[in-house]
Amino acid sequence: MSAGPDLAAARGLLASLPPSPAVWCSDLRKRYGRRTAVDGVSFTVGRGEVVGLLGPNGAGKTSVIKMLLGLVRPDAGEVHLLGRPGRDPRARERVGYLPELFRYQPWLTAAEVLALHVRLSGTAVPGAEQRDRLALVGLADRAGDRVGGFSKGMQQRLGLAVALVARPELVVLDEPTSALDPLGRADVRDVVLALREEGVAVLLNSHLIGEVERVCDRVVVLDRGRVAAAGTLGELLGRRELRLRLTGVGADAEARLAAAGRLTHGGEAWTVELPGDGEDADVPGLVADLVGLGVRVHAVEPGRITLEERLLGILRGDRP
Ligand SMILES: Nc1ncnc2c1ncn2[C@@H]1O[C@H](COP(=O)(O)OP(=O)(O)OP(=O)(O)O)[C@@H](O)[C@H]1O
Repeated sequence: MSAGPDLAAARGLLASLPPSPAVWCSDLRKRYGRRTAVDGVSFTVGRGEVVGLLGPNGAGKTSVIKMLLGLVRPDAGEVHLLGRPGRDPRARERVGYLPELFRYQPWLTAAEVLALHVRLSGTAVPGAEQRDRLALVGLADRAGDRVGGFSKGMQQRLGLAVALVARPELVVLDEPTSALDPLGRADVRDVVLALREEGVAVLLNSHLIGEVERVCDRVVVLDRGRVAAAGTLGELLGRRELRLRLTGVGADAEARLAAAGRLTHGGEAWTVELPGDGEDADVPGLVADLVGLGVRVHAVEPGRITLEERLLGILRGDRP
């Protein structure tokens, strides 16, 4: 049979398509007895994207994560991980997971725990690479110590190394910093940013909103089992703005302010909505021009609503 050229053409076509998302889930539903935990949740995590899952206690975040990973059977809905149906065990081969409640074999050393998970994953990861993962989470000098003697924070760091050790393409972190001190939290932030650099997708469930705001490209907000909001930080938080306190503003100065962005003011308080994401705004140039036009500049403050303020608004049902 001469199926060769057709097959090659089909493979070529497939290879030219964009890669399937790291996570794709549609209309996930889960009830526990009479309680609805998850009520029609759909979202995606793109390859190399860092997505934060936010929401109040009991919103359904951990239930969603467990359904994605096949640890809880959904009542309805579909999951695809890295282009394979979630039911397919091969879908999970390239997924790293740090559970919310973690405990590792207390009689093993940190290095042995990693080696065990490498064997379970079926991926060949050389010893040096495993040690690198321990170093990445700050446990290089504890590799030979038994986990039973580790503090909670050290166990959570080990859990992060376990999630990362088998060269995952998707990492799911359920409250990865709950036991960590501020320095540890900063370390996890760096790890997540490094993963994104490597093109690894990350789904991050955290109550630490500042942490989510710093590392996530996109956010999915769950409330009472449903997606209450989803979008990039820019979409959810709106534009950056510049808040100024000015006196002596004449027509020329007002025109100069309006040229910098959409302008509103009340008394001495002026607000300029910066175009785009506001990163390129020439604030010193604006201030110098205003001073040149005889304006007295009492205060200049960059501003944007924080994710925390926005999240509270979403959960209270405010319109954006
Ligand atoms: N195994 C279970 N049996 C019964 N009810 C459950 C079970 N797991 C979760 N639930 C219920 O499902 C709802 C969602 O819980 P879930 O743990 O998914 O929320 P969460 O958003 O992760 O909360 P938290 O931020 O407090 O960790 C809650 O009402 C919870 O009581």
